[in-house]
Amino acid sequence: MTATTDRPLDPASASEHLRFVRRIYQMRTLGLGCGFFAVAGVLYEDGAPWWLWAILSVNGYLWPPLAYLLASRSGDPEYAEYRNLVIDSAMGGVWIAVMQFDVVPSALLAVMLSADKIGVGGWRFFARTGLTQAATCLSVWAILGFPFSPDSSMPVILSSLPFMLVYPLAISSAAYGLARKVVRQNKQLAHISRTDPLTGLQNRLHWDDSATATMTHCARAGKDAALVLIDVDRFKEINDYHGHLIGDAVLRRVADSLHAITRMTDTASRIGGDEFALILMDTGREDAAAIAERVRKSIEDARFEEAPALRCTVSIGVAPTGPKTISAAMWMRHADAALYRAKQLGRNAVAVAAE
Ligand SMILES: Nc1nc2c(ncn2[C@@H]2O[C@H](COP(=O)(O)OP(=O)(O)OP(=O)(O)O)[C@@H](O)[C@H]2O)c(=O)[nH]1
Repeated sequence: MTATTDRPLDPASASEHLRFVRRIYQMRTLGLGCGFFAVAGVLYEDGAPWWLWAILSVNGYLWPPLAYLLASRSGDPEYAEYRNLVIDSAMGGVWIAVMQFDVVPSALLAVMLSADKIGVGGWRFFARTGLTQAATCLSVWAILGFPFSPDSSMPVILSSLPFMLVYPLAISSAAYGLARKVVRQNKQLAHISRTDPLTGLQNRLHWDDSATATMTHCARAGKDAALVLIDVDRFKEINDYHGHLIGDAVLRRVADSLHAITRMTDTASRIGGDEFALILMDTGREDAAAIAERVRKSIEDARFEEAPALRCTVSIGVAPTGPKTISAAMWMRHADAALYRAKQLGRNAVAVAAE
C-alpha cells in the first residue's frame, strides 16, 4: 500500500490508479450486492428493525458508487481506495456481530473479505484489514451484549448461495485477467529490451545471443552462414555537417535496406552507433559477398528528401563460417578485419575475410 502524497500524480500513474479504482468498484458492486442477501437472510429470520435494513441497503447498494466517487475524485485515488477497502472490512465485522456469528454467512463474509484484501494488498494489508474487522466485530458484539447464535438455517444457507458462488468466480476471473496482463507486458518488455528504438532492428544485446546461437547451429548441422559487418563511412562528418536528425535518417535508411535485402531467416542488428551486422543463414562466401554488394549499392544510391545533396556510403566486411572459425568472438574478429580492409581500400567497398 502506498502512502498519500501532496504531489500531483503524473498522467500515466493517475490513469493506472483510476483503472485500479474502477476494478475495485466492479468487484465491490458484485461482492456487496451478493453479500446483501447473505446478511438479509439472517436479518429476516431475526425480525431485524427497519434501521438495520436501511444500513444494510446503504452498505450493499449505495456504498459501492459512493466509494467509487470518493476514490476517483481524490488527489490520490489509490490511497483513497485502500481506505475504502478498510471500511469494507470494518463493515464486514459489524455484520458478523449483528448476525450473532451465524456460521455460514459469517464465515463467507470473513473469507471473501480476506481473499480480496490479499489479492489487492498482500498479507500485510490483509493483517491490517483483518484487525479492523475484528475490532469492529468485537465492539458491536459488546454493544449488543455478546449474543451468540452460530447455527445456520436452510433459508439462510440458500440466501448465502449467490455470494458463495458468484464472488469467488469473480475474484478468480480478475486474477486471471491480471495474470494475462503480466504475461503480455513481459512479452512487450522482452521485445523492447532487444530492439533498437531508432531503427527497429535487434540491438547489440540480442545480437550477441544470435551470433553464438548461429555458430552453434552451423557447427552441429554442418551448415554455412556468413557474418556481414556494415559501417557508415564518415558518419561523424554527416552528423557534423547535416545535423543529428539527418544522421538518424541515414541510420534508418541503412536499416530499411537491410530489411529489404535480407530474407526472413537472416538476422539484421544495429550493434553500435553507425555499425550494423547481418547474419546470413545457409549462405556461402560468394553469395554473401553478392548480398553485401547489393547493400553497398543500395546505400550509395540512396537519396534524402531533407538533404538532397547528401550522398552516403558504407564499408562492409564479410566473414563466412569455416573450419577455423570456432567461436562467435572469432567470427566477429574475422568480419572486423575484413571491414577494416574495406575502409583501407578507400571506403564504399566490400571485403571478404581470408579463408
Ligand atoms: N545521428 C546519430 N549519430 C550517432 C548515433 N550513434 C552514434 N552516432 C555518431 O556516430 C559517429 C560515429 O563516428 P565514427 O565512429 O568516428 O566513425 P565515422 O565518422 O563513420 O568514420 P569511419 O567509420 O572511419 O568512416 C559519432 O560521431 C557518433 O556521435 C545515433 O544514434 N544517431
